[in-house]
Amino acid sequence: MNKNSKIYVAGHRGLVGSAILRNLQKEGYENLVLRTSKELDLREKNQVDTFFAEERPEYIFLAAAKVGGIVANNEFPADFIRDNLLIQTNVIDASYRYGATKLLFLGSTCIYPKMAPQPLKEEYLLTGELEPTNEPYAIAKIAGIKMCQSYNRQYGTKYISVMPTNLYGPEDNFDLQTSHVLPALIRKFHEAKESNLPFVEVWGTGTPLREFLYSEDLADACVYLMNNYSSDEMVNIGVGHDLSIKELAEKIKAVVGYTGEIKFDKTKPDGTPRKLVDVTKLNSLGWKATTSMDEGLTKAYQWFLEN
Ligand SMILES: NC(=O)C1=CN([C@@H]2O[C@H](COP(=O)(O)OP(=O)(O)OC[C@H]3O[C@@H](n4cnc5c(N)ncnc54)[C@H](OP(=O)(O)O)[C@@H]3O)[C@@H](O)[C@H]2O)C=CC1
Ligand SMILES: C[C@H]1O[C@H](OP(=O)(O)OP(=O)(O)OC[C@H]2O[C@@H](n3cnc4c(=O)[nH]c(N)nc43)[C@H](O)[C@@H]2O)[C@@H](O)[C@@H](O)C1=O
Repeated sequence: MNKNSKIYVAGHRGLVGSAILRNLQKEGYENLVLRTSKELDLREKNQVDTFFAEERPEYIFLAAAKVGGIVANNEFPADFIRDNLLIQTNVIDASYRYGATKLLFLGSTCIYPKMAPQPLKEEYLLTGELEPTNEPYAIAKIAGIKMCQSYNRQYGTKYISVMPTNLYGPEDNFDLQTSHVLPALIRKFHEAKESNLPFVEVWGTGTPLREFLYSEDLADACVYLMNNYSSDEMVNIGVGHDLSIKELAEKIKAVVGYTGEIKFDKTKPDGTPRKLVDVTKLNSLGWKATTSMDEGLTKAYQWFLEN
């Protein structure tokens, strides 16, 4: 990308899109195209075509998606598979038809089989059954990866796909019904502290292992790969180590300064037992995460307090 290349960040108000936007602005990219979902509903092909015909973006970061935590995915599977298939199909196809130079597609580590060996290598895709709580979402994401590869093969496009691990940071979703675990726990411990509640309820058994990447590190990796990577093969993005949900809850409890108890609600699903990504490929491409969990959590809690 040149500093004056026309760059469309789809989903620029979300956790990932807003971090990519801040990164591009900080790096001096000045020709950025942005639309909210109200201004441009990416599920609507006609709206997407009109937008691409008018703006003709050269580079596209596809960070617009229907996103949610374990319970939202489990309760609204039709919304997750439909919206994601529509958004990604419309944007990937219009990027080809309106001559975009390059597109970066954001997948997720839930595309890997539930019981795949750990750490998850890119080649484990489609080698086993998926985690049932997010299978429809994962299938939409797998379709996105295959669509990028197929367009590259048949039409000679330059589409790349990245698979980030669980993310957190500014502009995260803190709605307790639909959010991911990390923002949910920040809010739960904060509210329990403010109201002097005796305990905080954490979903599931606390034993699942998860890896967490700060959204600004992810954004840096995405911009780096857009500039330095061109291959059909997807790339995992993570930190290379994980912790249990119980350990995460204890860390967040300490950051917030809550002194009550933690209780586990075992009626809620645990989901995948573990999904630690192998970051060998990413590291060999010359990129490594830099924000530690302690630093990221402190920043995320600060953002929550200010916003
Ligand atoms: N959060 C996570 O832990 C992870 C996320 N990812 C991936 O990163 C990407 C971004 O996720 P994240 O930032 O967390 O999600 P958010 O929910 O924070 O943001 C999603 C963005 O998508 C936009 N959007 C949603 N529906 C539409 C639509 N119909 N038309 C146009 N825009 C729409 C929203 O725009 P608006 O604000 O204008 O409504 C919003 O800004 C997704 O592909 C997700 O799969 C991957 C791994 C982990
Ligand atoms: C990014 C990724 O995100 C999702 O997969 P997930 O990692 O299972 O998501 P999660 O963050 O919601 O939960 C992680 C773990 O944490 C436990 N947990 C405890 N207490 C709360 C809690 O209060 N809220 C939530 N949401 N989870 C909680 C929860 O029970 C689970 O064991 C998919 O949407 C998938 O599609 C996807 O891509």
